Amino acid sequence: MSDPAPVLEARDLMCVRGERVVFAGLDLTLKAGQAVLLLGPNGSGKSSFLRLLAGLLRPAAGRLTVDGEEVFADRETHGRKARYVGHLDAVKPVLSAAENLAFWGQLYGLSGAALETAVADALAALDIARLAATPGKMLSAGQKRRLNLARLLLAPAPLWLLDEPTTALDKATIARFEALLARHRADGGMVVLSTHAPVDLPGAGELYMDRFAVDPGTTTFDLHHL
Ligand SMILES: Nc1ncnc2c1ncn2[C@@H]1O[C@H](COP(=O)(O)OP(=O)(O)OP(=O)(O)O)[C@@H](O)[C@H]1O
Repeated sequence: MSDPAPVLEARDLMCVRGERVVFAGLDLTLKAGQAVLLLGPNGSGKSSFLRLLAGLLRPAAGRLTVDGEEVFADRETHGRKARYVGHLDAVKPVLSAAENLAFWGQLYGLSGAALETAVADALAALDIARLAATPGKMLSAGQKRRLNLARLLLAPAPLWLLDEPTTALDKATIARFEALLARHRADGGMVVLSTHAPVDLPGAGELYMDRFAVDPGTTTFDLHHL
């Protein structure tokens, strides 16, 4: 069988936040079924890189493509390929757990019976079916996290972008989530995951973000004048 083509490609990527260069010269290639762990100390740019990959931040320089298409050029198309779960839980407090998921499912293009089934299946997969009618404001930290991760399962998308996804999860749920990651990859999906805690992602690459750090004193102005 021939080697699968790269799906996600980052070339010589630079990220600027405020006036500061967070990282530069970052290269990454990911193919179907592959995963990469983003590692590095606080502030090294893991969340920033995930936001670039999600199309929420524009690269200051370099090229970032999925299936050969620039991530930032057509964010609607990119939105169908990527699911981003940030480290802050996006749970609407007055909506129930099921209504929260239905809200996201509609954004992913689901409706009617397909939406209902997808919501029920996603709640069950994260073992929170019994919380379907509970308002978001009454969920614990770990329950909110489970609800956010359930979003990944509503409608298939090849690229999962996960910012510290296991924070607040109990041991059994971490194991359940690791099994979902394995299934996603077995189906040809890709995972980019930032973490400070061990996560079982067999064969995953490791990207140490601090290797691409630029001296904190360096501004974009300085770089333009090198
Ligand atoms: N909204 C923002 N505006 C300006 N600078 C920001 C913003 N968010 C983050 N930064 C800066 O970008 C740099 C990288 O932050 P980022 O959150 O990507 O790091 P991280 O590796 O995810 O950190 P942590 O391990 O603490 O989650 C930091 O220096 C931070 O101060």
